[in-house]
Formats: sequence, structure tokens, C-alpha cells
Amino acid sequence: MSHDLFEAARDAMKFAHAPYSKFPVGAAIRADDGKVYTGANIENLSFPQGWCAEPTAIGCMIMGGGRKIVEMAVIAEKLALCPPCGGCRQKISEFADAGTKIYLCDEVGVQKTVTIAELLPFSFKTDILG
Ligand SMILES: O=c1ccn([C@H]2C[C@H](O)[C@@H](CO)O2)c(=O)[nH]1
Ligand SMILES: [Zn+2]
Repeated sequence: MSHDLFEAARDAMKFAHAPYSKFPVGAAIRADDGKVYTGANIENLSFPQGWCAEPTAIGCMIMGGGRKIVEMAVIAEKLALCPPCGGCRQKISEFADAGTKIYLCDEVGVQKTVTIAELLPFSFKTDILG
């Protein structure tokens, strides 16, 4: 992965609205149109109504004209890595191929690389509907 995706995720994290968890997260997608789309988590006082950084980035990608995730970086401000949660894995899967790489980052850089198939094996895919 080129450094720019890590930096884009780290920059996006600054836009997080996470006053409740105090766990800012940033995500960056390189899409099939060659552009980089970013997102941060956006929480809400009505706790279930907030959402993760990954769907913010996916929404930006779709509205910007991208259709497929080529690669993706995710970073959390705290020291721990932030593997996408279950719901995010399903959302990413909709726009990814099995081998699409997800880079789990910390403040220093990429610490672990996984594919979406590793994160979400035996998944419910769009082609199931025929
Ligand atoms: O994959 C994940 C998991 C969690 N969060 C956010 C949701 C919430 O705002 C905060 C703490 O769970 O982290 C993400 O953005 N992405
Ligand atoms: Zn999530």
C-alpha cells in the first residue's frame, strides 16, 4: 500500500464526532475510479444512531462515483488497532472482492494487513440473490 492511504485515514480521523466513546476512528478507501474517499465515525446522543468510520467512507465513495473498494485503511486514535466491526465487514463486503486488502493502522503506520474474506468468511454476498 502506498503511504497516502494511511495518511488519508489518519487525516479523516480528525473529523470524528466521538464525544461519547472518545474513540475516534478514520477510514480511507482507494476506489476503482482511482480516487481516495475518507470517513470518520459519527456518534449520536441517541447511542444506537451513531455509525462507524467505514460506512462514512463508503457513502462518500458511492456519492463520488466510485463503485468498488480496491484497498482500505482503518485507524483508531487509541493505541489499539481497529479491525472493522461485524456490521462494517458486511458493508465493506458489498463493494469488495474476496482478496480486497484492509490495512489496520496505528499512529505510526500499517500494523496488520488482512483481506475482507479473512474478516468475513462464508459471507452473504450479492450474487446469492441471483
Ligand atoms: O469498525 C469500527 C468499530 C468501531 N467504530 C467506532 C464506533 C464508535 O463510534 C466507536 C467506539 O465503538 O468506534 C468504527 O468507527 N469502526
Ligand atoms: Zn463498524
